[in-house]
Amino acid sequence: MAFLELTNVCKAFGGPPVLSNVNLTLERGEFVAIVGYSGSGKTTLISLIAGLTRPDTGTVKLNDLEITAPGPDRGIVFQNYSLLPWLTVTENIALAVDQVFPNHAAEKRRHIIATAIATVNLTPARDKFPRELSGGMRQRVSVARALAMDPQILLLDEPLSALDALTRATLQDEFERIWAKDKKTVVLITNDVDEALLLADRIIPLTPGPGATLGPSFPVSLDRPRDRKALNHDPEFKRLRALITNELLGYNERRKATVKQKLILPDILPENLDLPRVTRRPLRLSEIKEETIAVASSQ
Ligand SMILES: Nc1ncnc2c1ncn2[C@@H]1O[C@H](COP(=O)(O)OP(=O)(O)OP(=O)(O)O)[C@@H](O)[C@H]1O
Repeated sequence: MAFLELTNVCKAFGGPPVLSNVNLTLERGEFVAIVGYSGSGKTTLISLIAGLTRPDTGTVKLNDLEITAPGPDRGIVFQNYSLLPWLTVTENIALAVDQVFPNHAAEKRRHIIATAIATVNLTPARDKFPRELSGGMRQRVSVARALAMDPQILLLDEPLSALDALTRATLQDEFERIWAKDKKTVVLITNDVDEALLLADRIIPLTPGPGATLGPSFPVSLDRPRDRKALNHDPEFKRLRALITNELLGYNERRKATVKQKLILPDILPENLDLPRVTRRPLRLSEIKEETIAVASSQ
């Protein structure tokens, strides 16, 4: 039995389907990255796993139980931090911990919060407000909040895409370290193939929408911990990067090739460019009505 299982999942929002027949199985402890173009349906997919939205058809199961609503067994980190600005780092995390572990003694809850903050190297900033933190630090708070709930699975929805390249690289290394320590099951959504190769055990491309679905899995057997500098010269890294990038580019080519509708533009040629242009005074409303009636009655 798979730990996380999506079976024939389809989802639309009143228009053409965003996702069609998505099938995915994940083992416990696996780190899977889903890569895809912007707007292909990646957030929709993670929202279905988070229980924030329900599939139209098909099922999403965690530990063989159907996911019907959000729950503390799934920790989510979004791109936009989603911290409460009037609470400090500690208070933001405490809010989640108090909700998930209401029966824990206060001392135990304080320990959970302090450990989560230390895990993301934010102890010196624990009493700061979000506005006093950099983007990277805010995202660390979101990660600490998700980790503090001790979820069974971490859902990371493009958590680093709003950050500059250097901060992004630092946080990627932190994700790798945190994952190596806890071996949590992780689904990472990203549009960065290099990031996926640095972090994941398996990479799955999402085809472009409408009707996006998951492509073939690419297992990543690169040794851990992965050193980004060394990886750039690793033949297996280069092979996988080329393979996955080509798969994604191929989707785009096929999508272009399937646009069949050809627009026929009106073929209008002027009869005489030397004639003076006749411009007409704009009609008044009463005149428009009169013209409309005259045209209708003449037909
Ligand atoms: N609640 C909603 N109501 C209507 N349409 C939606 C809703 N959520 C998503 N969509 C549509 O579904 C499609 C996929 O959106 P989604 O946010 O899942 O893509 P994405 O791959 O995460 O994009 P990005 O990488 O730009 O964040 C888009 O066309 C979007 O407009």
